[in-house]
Amino acid sequence: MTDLLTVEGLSVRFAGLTALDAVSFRLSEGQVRAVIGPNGAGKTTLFNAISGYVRPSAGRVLLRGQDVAGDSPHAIAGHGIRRTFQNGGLFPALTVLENVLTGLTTETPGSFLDLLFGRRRALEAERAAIAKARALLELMSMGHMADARAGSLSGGQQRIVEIIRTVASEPPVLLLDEPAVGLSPVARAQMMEIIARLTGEKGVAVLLIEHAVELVMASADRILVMAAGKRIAEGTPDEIRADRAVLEAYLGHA
Ligand SMILES: Nc1ncnc2c1ncn2[C@@H]1O[C@H](COP(=O)(O)OP(=O)(O)OP(=O)(O)O)[C@@H](O)[C@H]1O
Repeated sequence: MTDLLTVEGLSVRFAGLTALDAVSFRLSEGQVRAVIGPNGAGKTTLFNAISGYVRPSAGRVLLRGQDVAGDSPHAIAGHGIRRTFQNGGLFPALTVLENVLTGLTTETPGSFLDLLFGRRRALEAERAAIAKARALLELMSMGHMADARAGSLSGGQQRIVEIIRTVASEPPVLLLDEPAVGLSPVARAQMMEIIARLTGEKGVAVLLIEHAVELVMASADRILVMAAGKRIAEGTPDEIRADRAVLEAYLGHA
């Protein structure tokens, strides 16, 4: 499998505090890697450093070999690393379909012919975007909600729509920040199904921060365990379950 994302020695310092301390890992196509660890472990800081929301003090973030560390969030999203937030902002007054459409970027016409036929092309592009957005909603079992206002959905449904919006642009790498928080068991199962489809059918590489242990164990191929900014363990769910350092980090005794 090809490595899509390689994180090497990534560090973030905030005024004397090392929130992220030389963390390294790899993520390949179609793989789910969970990042777990107690509060303050540095999980969010890791996401922020990868996606450009905080500037790393050291290290590299390679997307298909190209270092994007230190680029702006907009540039990094443009390179193909997209993320969701814990309280991701959908537009509540827009419909579900319209929200998903905001995640689809239309290409700007470039050539002379494009300028001549720009309007027709723009209409075609819009039609294609709507068809794609509807297909994605169907794929994720949300087709029946397409015309509902986003603000009228439950929290769990809104999170699913946010993920659909984020994946609409077909990013190779998706960073999901606690996608299951506050979800009912049924919605959690649906979320796991969605993650499995994205990786299995679309080859998306997923980095997942998640506290719900059963979701992590069932959906992750590999797990990175952090504590106090450092990587303390790395392995498959079975290896992590049996790891002493992990138990100690969680139970708080040596
Ligand atoms: N902008 C900031 N300025 C100063 N310190 C920060 C900043 N952001 C995070 N920190 C600190 O960095 C450390 C790691 O925080 P981070 O939010 O990454 O942990 P986390 O693993 O995501 O925790 P949680 O599970 O509670 O979300 C904490 O000690 C936190 O207080």
